[in-house]
Amino acid sequence: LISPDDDEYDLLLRQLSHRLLENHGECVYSIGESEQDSEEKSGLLVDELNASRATLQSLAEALDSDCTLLRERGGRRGKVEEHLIRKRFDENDFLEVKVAVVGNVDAGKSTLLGVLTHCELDNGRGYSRQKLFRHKHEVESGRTSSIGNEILGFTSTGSVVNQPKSTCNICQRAAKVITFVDLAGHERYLKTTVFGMTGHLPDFCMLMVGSNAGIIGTTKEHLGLALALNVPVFVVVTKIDMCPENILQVETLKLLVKILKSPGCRKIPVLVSTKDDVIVTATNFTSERVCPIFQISNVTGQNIDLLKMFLNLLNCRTKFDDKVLPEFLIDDTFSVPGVGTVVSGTIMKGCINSGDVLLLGPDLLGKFESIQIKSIHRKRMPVKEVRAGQTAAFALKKVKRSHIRKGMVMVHPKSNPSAVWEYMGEILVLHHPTTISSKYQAMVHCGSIRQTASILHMNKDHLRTGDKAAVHFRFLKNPEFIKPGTKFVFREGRTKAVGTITKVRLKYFIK
Ligand SMILES: Nc1nc2c(ncn2[C@@H]2O[C@H](COP(=O)(O)OP(=O)(O)OP(=O)(O)O)[C@@H](O)[C@H]2O)c(=O)[nH]1
Repeated sequence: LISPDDDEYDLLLRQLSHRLLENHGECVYSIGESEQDSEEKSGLLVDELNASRATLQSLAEALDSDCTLLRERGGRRGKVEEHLIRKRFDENDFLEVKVAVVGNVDAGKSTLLGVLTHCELDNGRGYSRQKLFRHKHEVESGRTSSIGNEILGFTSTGSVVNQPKSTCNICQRAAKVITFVDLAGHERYLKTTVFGMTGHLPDFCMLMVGSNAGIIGTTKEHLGLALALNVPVFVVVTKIDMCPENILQVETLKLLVKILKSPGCRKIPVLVSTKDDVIVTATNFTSERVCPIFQISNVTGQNIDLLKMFLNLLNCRTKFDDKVLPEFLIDDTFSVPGVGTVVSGTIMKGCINSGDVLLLGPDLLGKFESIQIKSIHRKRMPVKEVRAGQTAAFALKKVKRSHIRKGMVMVHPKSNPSAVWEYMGEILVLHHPTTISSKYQAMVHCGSIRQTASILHMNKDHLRTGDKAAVHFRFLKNPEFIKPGTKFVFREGRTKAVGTITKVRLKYFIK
């Protein structure tokens, strides 16, 4: 980067462009870092560093991106700098990262979301939480839901877009939007939590723990669910303003670290207390077993800036392909006065344009019907086109809401979709009071599909807590659109198993 000639500059430009494309529009560049085996050479002298930074800024500018210094540190020879390069998205576009928020009742979930998205501290008596409840009813297309969605926007240089007393135009002004899927903490709502974790396809899971209450109630269950579904977890310990130091350190943190390191979790807990910790954990979060732990107060605001910085650096985990035939997973349906039937969900593949004709299904008989997209909303804003990895709401022409179920898909007519009654899955029983055997029935959650299925056969006679098995399932009510490799949860009462679909039963296909 110090003084590239024209060819080298072109190569660097292509390299940066490729990295931006690969990472949904942002990446972190480290300048002055040398290979591990030549540690003595790491770091650049002042002139070299200035020249490298200028080249990087010019490359970023050429790709309509901003280059923001994250941190500098000393190497043996000179300085090393890390920069965030992020595309300047136009008004209608932004990077999207979904974070599921879980934790026991009273851990401070709604309060933290209020503090993060409304930029005002809490009073310890539910002030911030109230703001959220008010906004939950203002959501897109008159939507009310037991799963709340709050958004936090960052500009291309990483500053927070949200402002106190104003929630308008966040997406228009943001280059990156974090959507928090606020899942209920009470055991009674485990159904909702499971749906949120499977159906809303979160990139990350934020597990909240009240420092004075510690690891209680549903905390372990929520952690187990995130681990089983392979969603990377970070922990936020709240209420540190009101917790005696010995309880925080000796009881809550020690136990938390012990659980995270246990053979069942196999995580590497990292207590985040500096900006350096934030950068190291955020940039290694998707690929490694690292589990960052934040200790915050919603009342004094302590360490909220570290958490915001971390959120700014999180990158969408899934690689979505937008060059193939489209596929959209429906996770909710609405009837909007004056608009008609609206479906919301995630675009898993390809691009969808307003006016497109797609196949909607499977219906109760496993059939797909042709429908046309009337209009598209992305985070409450009308858009013409949506791409893989984005969430969207579509208004559909001439379809009754009652004909649509959560878990249905919309796909391109050329993709020739099929629905199946039966599938094979590898399962792990997380908890069961007695034993599971053939003919056992329970609710399957797979993406946004939620349907009772029965066990036809399995490769063991009985299953107990902790057992693994290959199991043949059959849906009871209607066939579903599912694919091998997809994770699912199998639950009934306090029984819970998680698994992966290994095979869909082709001979039972219905076209
Ligand atoms: N002192 C102090 N109080 C807090 C903090 N965070 C939250 N609270 C208070 O704790 C109470 C519970 O917080 P909530 O945000 O409702 O908890 P929750 O996890 O969303 O609970 P559910 O939605 O019922 O699962 C509220 O009265 C908050 O004002 C904090 O960091 N410090």
